[in-house]
Amino acid sequence: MDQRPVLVVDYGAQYAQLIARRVREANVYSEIVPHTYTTEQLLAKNPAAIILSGGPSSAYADGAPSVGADLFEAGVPVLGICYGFQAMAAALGGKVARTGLREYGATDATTIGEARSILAGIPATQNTWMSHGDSVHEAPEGFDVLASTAGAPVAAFANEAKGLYGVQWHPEVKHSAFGQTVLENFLFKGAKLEPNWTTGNIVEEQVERIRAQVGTSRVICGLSGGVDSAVAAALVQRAVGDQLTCVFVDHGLLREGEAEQVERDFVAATGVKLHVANEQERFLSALSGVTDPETKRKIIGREFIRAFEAAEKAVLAEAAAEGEQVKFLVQGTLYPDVVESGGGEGAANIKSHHNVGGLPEDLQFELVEPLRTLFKDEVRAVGAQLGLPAEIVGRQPFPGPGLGIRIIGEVTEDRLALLRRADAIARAELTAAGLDNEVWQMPVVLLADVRSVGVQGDGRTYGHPIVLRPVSSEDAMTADWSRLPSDLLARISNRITNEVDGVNRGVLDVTSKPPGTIEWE
Ligand SMILES: Nc1ncnc2c1ncn2[C@@H]1O[C@H](COP(=O)(O)OP(=O)(O)OP(=O)(O)O)[C@@H](O)[C@H]1O
Ligand SMILES: O=c1[nH]c(=O)c2[nH+]cn([C@@H]3O[C@H](COP(=O)(O)O)[C@@H](O)[C@H]3O)c2[nH]1
Ligand SMILES: NC(=O)CC[C@H](N)C(=O)O
Ligand SMILES: [Mg+2]
Repeated sequence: MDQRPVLVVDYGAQYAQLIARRVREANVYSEIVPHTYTTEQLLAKNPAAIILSGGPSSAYADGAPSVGADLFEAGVPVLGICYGFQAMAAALGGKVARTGLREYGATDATTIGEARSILAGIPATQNTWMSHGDSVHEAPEGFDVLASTAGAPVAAFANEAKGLYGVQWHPEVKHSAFGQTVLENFLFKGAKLEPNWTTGNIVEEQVERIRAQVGTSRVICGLSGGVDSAVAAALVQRAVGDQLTCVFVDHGLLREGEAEQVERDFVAATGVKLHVANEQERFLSALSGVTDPETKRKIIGREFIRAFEAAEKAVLAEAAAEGEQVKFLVQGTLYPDVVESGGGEGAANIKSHHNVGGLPEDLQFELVEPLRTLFKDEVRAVGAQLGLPAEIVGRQPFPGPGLGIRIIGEVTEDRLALLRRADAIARAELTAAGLDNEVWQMPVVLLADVRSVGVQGDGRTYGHPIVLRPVSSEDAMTADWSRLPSDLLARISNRITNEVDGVNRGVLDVTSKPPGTIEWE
């Protein structure tokens, strides 16, 4: 059963993914499309409604991305947000200009007349989250002005007869107090949709889609022990059962006990066929002498694929399918991996995730990525739906490039051994304190090229600092540093500096994301 999507047209927004997510939270299916789509291409997706996102351009500037006025005649309900609101106004003959009054952050919006339309049920003065320098000065003909702010004479409008709506503020961010109400008013009152989409629909839809894509071919799935690949594998297993073999690559950049854990938890829970590829030598020699983070990521992405290729023969033999070919590679790629790798429309490349921006060009497998439009918490819900055990579904994320991007400097065997020990101590103490569920993840980072002076056993040491980076997050797109109890931090630092040779300092990272990212490379 294919759902008609609510399309989010991305004008290079910071928050396009958040809009899609909030729509899904309202139990309506949503997908993001680039602003380069023509009206015809948009309508070809048979959308139930369309939301135009914010963006960095000015609607009246030369070359600014515009909306075809014909979109508003197609009978599909449209909500414009910020830039999308301005572009809609401009396309329909309204006036957009700079007032000189910019509004960034918390801003009061005042309802004009009675609260109605997409503002139904919202107090006369509401706190909204703004980020704009341009404003709509005059609504297009046929539009009713619903609200204004100090800097935006027209801050919300509606043309009920045509199902067209817009707001200058960002209803998708949690800081807009009634943001979700605005979105739900649009979806349920404006577009008259039913809240009938759940993560259960993802399972049905993806299983069908995977069957259609894969047919009777052989499939491998890169399995890491993490949530995303476990859920992707479980979906594919449900779709094509025996055609699937999971491949766990031990690249030597893993944490203590990880390889054993994959066997124990995942294979036991699902009975899937597993092939373990011992590829420590391949990765370590490819990384030798490399210090630049993006170069490391690209090398790791490439060697992952080479390791999957090298495993093909053994996989086919183990499945008694000699003479066949592995055509498909399943990856547990999520939406944030895609956006950060610069895959969002107009979005910057922050870092190349090994499974997206780090893939080699000569990839011979066709990719199967059933989770590519989802966020981690949605993936966890899908995993629970598929009956995966709580230890897998609730597991903290661990990046595919592993400890390779947590050693700041060259990756060597000695440094890996040192970091592995420090990481095991930190994780054991966090678990012992009963705080595993309080943190999203806690990278432990070795500053391999930094040394500082210490005194240990009355002697001078010149050792490395270990950084602890516990963070809290909802979806890894933004994060804050976790306020862990200081006695726990003290215990971790004390144990690491006592037990790990070569480390004489424990450091706590107190940076949010942004400006920092979660990992250091
Ligand atoms: N050691 C590995 N062996 C095989 N495939 C891997 C390995 N590490 C990562 N992958 C592949 O790369 C994908 C992305 O890795 P990533 O770490 O983001 O996801 P995950 O490990 O499945 O989940 P989590 O984010 O919870 O750790 C995985 O879903 C998996 O397909
Ligand atoms: O599979 C992955 N391949 C990668 O290359 C990669 N880089 C970062 N991460 C994980 O993604 C989330 C966001 O991390 P950053 O704030 O460091 O970008 C965090 O959960 C990181 O651990 C990765 N996962
Ligand atoms: N966040 C936005 O969409 C900004 C829209 C437009 N660039 C402005 O400054 O008004
Ligand atoms: Mg992982």
